[in-house]
Amino acid sequence: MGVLVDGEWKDQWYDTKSTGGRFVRKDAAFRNWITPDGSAGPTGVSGFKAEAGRYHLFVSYACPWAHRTMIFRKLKGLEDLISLSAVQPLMLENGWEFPETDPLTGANYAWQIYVKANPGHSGRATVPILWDKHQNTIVSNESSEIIRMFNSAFNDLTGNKDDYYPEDLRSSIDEINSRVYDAVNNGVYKSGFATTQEAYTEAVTALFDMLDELEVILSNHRYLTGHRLTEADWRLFTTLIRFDAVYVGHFKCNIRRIDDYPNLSNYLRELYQIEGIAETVDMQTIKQHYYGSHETINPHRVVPVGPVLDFDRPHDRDRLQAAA
Ligand SMILES: N[C@@H](CCC(=O)N[C@@H](CS)C(=O)NCC(=O)O)C(=O)O
Repeated sequence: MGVLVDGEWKDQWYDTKSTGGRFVRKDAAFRNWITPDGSAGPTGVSGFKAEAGRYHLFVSYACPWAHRTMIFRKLKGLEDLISLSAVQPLMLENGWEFPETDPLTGANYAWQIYVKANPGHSGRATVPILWDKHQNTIVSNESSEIIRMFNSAFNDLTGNKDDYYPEDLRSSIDEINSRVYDAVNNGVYKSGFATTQEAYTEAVTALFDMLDELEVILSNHRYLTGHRLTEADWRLFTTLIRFDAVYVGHFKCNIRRIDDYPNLSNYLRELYQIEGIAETVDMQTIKQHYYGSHETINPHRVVPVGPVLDFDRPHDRDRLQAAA
């Protein structure tokens, strides 16, 4: 794993020394938006009009952030409009690596795409990356914004008007998102990458306090914000699906398993069983990536065989009201 410094790749692990053993995630650097007419979005510059065949998504099947964007590409019927390719499961000294030279950018490693977009770039070379084939640049490398674009920017081209960020629920979605991001999505990383007991305990405690709270919410709400399935649910889903297989063991998030929570585990299965979603989940790659890439946590890179998980088992969520 490494980082770009003024366009040069340096192989280095996260620095937690200056933050008391705490893992602190850096903000994404490319923050432009695809819009129906190419006008500027909430951040970044204009010039990224929604067009079929123009954009490409680079993902890792292991990555929960990239996973969100794959889910939205699927749910919004964008598979024929936005092409996709995946990196190899392991992220080692060269960072994310392509199985063969990427035909669009000529890159063998994800960091080379960042340098192509900005020759002097400094920062981590993360996935997802949303690439513009016309301007040969990165539109965005921030998953929370990519899913918002996918939710609406291409509606006129696809005719798919499904809305996972409906106007009337925006404030509750934003509120739950920020708490779930901090304690759960990023919380598992803060727990796993902590290098002091104090930092770990703080993160794992906040994580399970939040999961306990979500369990209560889901006891009488079908979805996080009520009876409509929204972006907030999909953002939680990509962490939950990895939890028992990876975060419990590898990241020491082991106070309870998701399987021990009746509501969270049934909710997880309901989401998994929605059409098209199972195809976005590659558990073998997920396990191989985490256990195989983080040498400081698992030096021998041995991947555990279990646990046995069956997300196709029936769920009981029909007992709660869902929007038509
Ligand atoms: N804020 C970004 C975070 C993406 C991210 O951290 N992706 C991880 C993979 S799960 C990555 O590529 N890490 C490489 C690194 O940190 O060097 C987003 O949500 O899109």
